[in-house]
Amino acid sequence: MLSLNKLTKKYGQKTVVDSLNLELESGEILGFLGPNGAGKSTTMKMITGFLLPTSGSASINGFNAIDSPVELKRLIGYLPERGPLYEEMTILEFLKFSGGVRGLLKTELARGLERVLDACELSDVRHQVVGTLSKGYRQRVGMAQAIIHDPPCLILDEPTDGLDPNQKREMRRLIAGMSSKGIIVSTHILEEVEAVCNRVVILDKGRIVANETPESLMQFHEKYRVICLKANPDNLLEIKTFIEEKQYVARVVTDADGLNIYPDQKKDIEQALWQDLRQTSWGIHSLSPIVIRMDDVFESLTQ
Ligand SMILES: Nc1ncnc2c1ncn2[C@@H]1O[C@H](COP(=O)(O)OP(=O)(O)OP(=O)(O)O)[C@@H](O)[C@H]1O
Repeated sequence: MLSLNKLTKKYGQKTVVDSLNLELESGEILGFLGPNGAGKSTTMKMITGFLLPTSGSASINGFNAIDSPVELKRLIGYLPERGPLYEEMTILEFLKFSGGVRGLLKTELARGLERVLDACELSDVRHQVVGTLSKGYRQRVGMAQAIIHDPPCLILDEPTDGLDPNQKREMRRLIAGMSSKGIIVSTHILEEVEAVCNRVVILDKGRIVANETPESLMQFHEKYRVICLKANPDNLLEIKTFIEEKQYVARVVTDADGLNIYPDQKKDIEQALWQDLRQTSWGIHSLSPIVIRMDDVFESLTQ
């Protein structure tokens, strides 16, 4: 559906988005991660036609911002990082305006309004002036304008930024509920990616450094599938020698917790280890894979 082809943005000599290639299909919720200044917002602005690329292209179902801006606007919903909302309008007026800009006719607009007021829980405050809204409600209005025309593709730039924990949860539920669309959501919150995304792209200095499912992202970590073994300290040396001889083991490192057993070629060796250790009498206390957190992987890829 969405296709980025060598998408590039330069400011003077500085390349801030560097030849990105990326495909997004319906049903995918793609978490777009990266440190500050990695180029996430710039990429999103180019996808949505708010910024022109220096070279390369971004298109949805073959339509791009230069040749087919009207078609593109119909296919895409965009929640910008600091969305311009018309402060003096009521929510209803603003959403009517947003629907009109997207070319919705009267009946489509009426249907769209009811749908988004309901989905974004804005029905009760529809007559409130935008300028008087709290941050959480402003973000809901931003989301409502992005989906008023029920587009197949959504680009959401830090949708939960500045929201309190309850509002964050609500926003994530809303995003997860639109999972039939193709969605790109940028965030700095890694739990958010684990909660709603089925793919993760990590951008660093304008380049993609990972494009994976959240689970397979873990394999980038040095301790992926490393097993921690705890046993009577008096036996650790003997156990270490025994394990080091196994073909499926790359190396064994002693630390304060016990032994860290690194598998050969990052394979899953837990079962094989249990099998071999069951025949011994060293009194193993526990054998468990080391838990890897996504923020550790993120740090190792973007340092
Ligand atoms: N108009 C501009 N002129 C010059 N440089 C710019 C301009 N807009 C953005 N940049 C630079 O482009 C780089 C990428 O910025 P961008 O806002 O896309 O990053 P980001 O990944 O969204 O960051 P953040 O997570 O902080 O929002 C940054 O170094 C930024 O300073």
